[in-house]
Amino acid sequence: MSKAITIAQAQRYDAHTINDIGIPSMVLMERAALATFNNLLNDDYDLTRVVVVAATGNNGGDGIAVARLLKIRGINVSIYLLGNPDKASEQTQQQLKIARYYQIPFTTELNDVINATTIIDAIFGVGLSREVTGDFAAAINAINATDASTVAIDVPSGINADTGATLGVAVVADSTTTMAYNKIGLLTVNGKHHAGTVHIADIGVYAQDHVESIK
Ligand SMILES: NC(=O)C1=CN([C@@H]2O[C@H](COP(=O)(O)OP(=O)(O)OC[C@H]3O[C@@H](n4cnc5c(N)ncnc54)[C@H](O)[C@@H]3O)[C@@H](O)[C@H]2O)[C@H](O)CC1
Ligand SMILES: [K+]
Repeated sequence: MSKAITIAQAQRYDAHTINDIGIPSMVLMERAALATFNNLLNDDYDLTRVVVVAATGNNGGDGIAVARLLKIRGINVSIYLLGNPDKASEQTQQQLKIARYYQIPFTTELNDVINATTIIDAIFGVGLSREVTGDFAAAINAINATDASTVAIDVPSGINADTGATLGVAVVADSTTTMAYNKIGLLTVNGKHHAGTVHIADIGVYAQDHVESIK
C-alpha cells in the first residue's frame, strides 16, 4: 500500500519544494499537467470532444495546462471556466495567457460539458474549503449526469481529501490523477467511489526531499 497524505501535508510539501528547495510552482504545475495528460492518452479515453471544467485556483491551472497539451496534439478541446478569471491565482492567470495564445475556445454553455466525450475535472483539489454551491454545484451535477468519461485532477471536486466526505455535491470520476502521494480521503468508501482508478503522479514533491525507494 503506497503512502497516503493529508491536505496539510500536501500543502506543506508543495510549499517546501517551492520555497525551500526552489522548484517553481509552474514547474510542479507543468509536471502535474503532463502526468494527467499521459494518463488520459494511456487510459484510452474517447478524446473526440474534450471539455476541461476549471475554476480559478491552481487545480484549475493544472486543467488549463492539460487543455493546452491536448490542443497542441490537435485534439478538439474547450475550457468551461467557473469563477472570476480576474481573481485567478498567479499560476492560473499564466495558464490562461498561454491558453489564449493557443486560441483554445472557452465555452459558457453547460451543454458543451454535457455533450463532451471526455471531461477533465479541474474545479477543486486540496483547496476545497466549504460546501459546493451555485454554478460550481450546477457544473458538477452536469458532469455527473453525462455518460462522458470523467478524469479528475488531484481530487474529485467536492470531495474533502482528508475525510473523503462529499461537501454538498462531488464529481464521480472514472479516474483521478493525484499529485505526489495518494490522499487519505480517497481511501475511504465514499472517496474511492468518487475517485475511480487512482493514478499517483511523481511531480518532484517528496516527503523527505527524495523519492522513497520503491519497496
Ligand atoms: N501548490 C503547488 O505548487 C501545486 C498545486 N497543484 C494543484 O493545486 C491544487 C491546490 O490549489 P489551490 O489553489 O490551493 O486550491 P484549489 O484549486 O484546490 O481550490 C480552488 C479555490 O477555490 C476556492 N474554494 C474552495 N472551496 C470552494 C467552494 N466550495 N466554492 C467555491 N470556491 C471554493 C478557494 O479559494 C480555493 O483556493 C492542488 O489540488 C493541485 O491540483 C499542482 O498540481 C502541483 C503544484
Ligand atoms: K479536481
